Amino acid sequence: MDILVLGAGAWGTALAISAGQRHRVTLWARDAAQAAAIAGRGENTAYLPGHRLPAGVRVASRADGEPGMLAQRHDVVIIATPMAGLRQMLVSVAGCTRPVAWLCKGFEAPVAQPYGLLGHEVRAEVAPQLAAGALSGPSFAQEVARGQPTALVAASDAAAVREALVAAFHGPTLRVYVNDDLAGVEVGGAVKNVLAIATGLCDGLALGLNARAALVTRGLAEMTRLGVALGARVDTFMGLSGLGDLVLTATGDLSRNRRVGLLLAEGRTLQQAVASLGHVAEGVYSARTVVERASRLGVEMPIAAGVVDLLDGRVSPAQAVAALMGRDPAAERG
Ligand SMILES: NC(=O)C1=CN([C@@H]2O[C@H](COP(=O)(O)OP(=O)(O)OC[C@H]3O[C@@H](n4cnc5c(N)ncnc54)[C@H](O)[C@@H]3O)[C@@H](O)[C@H]2O)C=CC1
Ligand SMILES: O=C(CO)COP(=O)(O)O
Repeated sequence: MDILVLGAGAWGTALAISAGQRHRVTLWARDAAQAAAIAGRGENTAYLPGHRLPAGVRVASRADGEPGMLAQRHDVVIIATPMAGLRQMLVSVAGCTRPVAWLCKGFEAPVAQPYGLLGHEVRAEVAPQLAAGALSGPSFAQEVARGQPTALVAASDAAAVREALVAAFHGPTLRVYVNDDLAGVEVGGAVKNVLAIATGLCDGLALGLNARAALVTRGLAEMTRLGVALGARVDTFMGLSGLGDLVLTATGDLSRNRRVGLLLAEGRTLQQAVASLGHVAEGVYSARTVVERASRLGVEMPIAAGVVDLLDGRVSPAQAVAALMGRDPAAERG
């Protein structure tokens, strides 16, 4: 199988390494110098150091062709940019007849509306005819690159896309489940990043394991409420892209979003925290849209709202915690 991975950050590179053991993979970097460095060293030292590319992976850049032209020469196309690059990439491959899937987890920054869109909503605007979906689930790039056991979910309303993603990535150490609830899978991936900032903050302030468990559980309820209001199925949130990815990101120190919360708790500014990562932390850019869309739908999301107040500098870490704990007693509901 011929797989095109558009974007050579940590996650695109890790999946290229995994699939490259069995398939021919083209790993495309937008920057020709970055592509040359990866090809020269046989390793993506900027984004995923310490992991060699297998012989099945070929590195490419604009010099080898634009994404739209290359897409048509491959069996499946993976968009591995952050949310900020998704719209442009979808426009580039809009004419492609191959299955396309994105890896990014979040809401796009607002473009035409006062709030941002999920990946499938961006696709509906710019490439409605594309057979497309998302590959999501609990998966730190470094562990996938090392071949440690991981389970993903291939989500699309098109069976051909789900099947292509299984054929491309399912293997001895990577299980790929399928789900036709694309909206649910995307909401899980977007909201867990915001919640991981909250648990990073909680752990950075040494509030204890009880507090973290409460944040994860009540955060899952928030995620589910927003997802259902956006047309998703409840059971999706109990799966890999919901509970699974929430547990991983909220508790795993490899998470960049969790790291933002830890750094804010140490007293760093948001700018300092983001700059020190060297990678994207999508929760920082999606949090406001999560709260904006929830509010338009009449969905209560107090934890996400607390994260936004913190990111916007309206409250200190201690005040964000106090606001959550100071809420009126309530019935436990989903
Ligand atoms: N790293 C991980 O373990 C996982 C990441 N993800 C998601 O995958 C997406 C990408 O994450 P990473 O690869 O980790 O990010 P990263 O920060 O390691 O790399 C981002 C890559 O995208 C490129 N890029 C940035 N903006 C772009 C644009 N506008 N157009 C084209 N290319 C652009 C950068 O040059 C870089 O190569 C994010 O949405 C993230 O939430 C999902 C699962 C796991
Ligand atoms: O999505 C991820 C794991 O599934 C990666 O999370 P971070 O972006 O917080 O590192």
